[in-house]
Amino acid sequence: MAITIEAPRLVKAAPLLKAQNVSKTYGHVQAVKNVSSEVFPGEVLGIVGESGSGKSTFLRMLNLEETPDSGSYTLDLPEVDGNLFDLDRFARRMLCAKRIGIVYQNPHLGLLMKHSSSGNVAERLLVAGERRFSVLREKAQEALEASEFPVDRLDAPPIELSGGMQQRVQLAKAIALEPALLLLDEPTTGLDVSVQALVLDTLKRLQQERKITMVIVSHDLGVIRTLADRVMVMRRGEVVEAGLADQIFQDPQHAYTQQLVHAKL
Ligand SMILES: Nc1ncnc2c1ncn2[C@@H]1O[C@H](COP(=O)(O)OP(=O)(O)OP(=O)(O)O)[C@@H](O)[C@H]1O
Repeated sequence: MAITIEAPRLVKAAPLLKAQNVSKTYGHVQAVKNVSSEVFPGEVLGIVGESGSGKSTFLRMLNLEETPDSGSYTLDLPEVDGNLFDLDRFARRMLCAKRIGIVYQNPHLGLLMKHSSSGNVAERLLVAGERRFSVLREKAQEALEASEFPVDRLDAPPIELSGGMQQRVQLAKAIALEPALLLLDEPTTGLDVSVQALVLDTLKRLQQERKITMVIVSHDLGVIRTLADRVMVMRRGEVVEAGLADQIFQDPQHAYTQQLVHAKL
């Protein structure tokens, strides 16, 4: 009897995120110059570089808060097609509310500081169209618990919380709708070192459990090393080096990356 063995198929997932030749200028400052990047589903891209290198500007464009001068950005999602930079304000807002979560370094940008913590998370669900009170409460609590926020502080407003707790509320808000893409802009910068480590642990656990696709921006190589699968190094608005995290940390090619890595060691 003849046995047929099928040749294994090479399966390569399509990138979830594709940014091509994205540029942004503010006055005379070219903040981002021709930056291209791809992020595959379940992968963490870390963007590193010194202050002013354009990391946050690029991330804000991925969050559709900022429109570039040129370039394209696509997400491989059933409900969207084409260059997302071409979407109108309403479509951008709905896409971000439903599919993209963000955690800012500054909690004032992401939270209503005087509303309850659970209310902050519920507000995101409301914007995305959920109206049932019991579902709002349940989902908000679930997201806060997953972010290791203490259940006895659900009603406390962020203004009364520590920096670490505020970041956990932002994280809960960002993951409440199980986003396709989670963007993190210096999520632990400014926190005490011990708190920073705890918040990073939570992020790592959530990423491993939920396989969330993430883009994290940090000037801190330790943070990037903890979380990222792939790394993009930016300097003066440009990508100077990109590759697998292990490769970038163990064998950096560009002089600027070498300087960053050696300064950290
Ligand atoms: N809204 C803005 N208006 C004018 N200039 C801006 C604006 N946002 C950023 N820039 C400028 O663009 C450049 C890149 O800034 P960006 O914040 O993206 O860098 P970064 O690498 O994230 O640094 P940092 O960590 O300090 O924020 C800087 O020169 C900055 O001053």
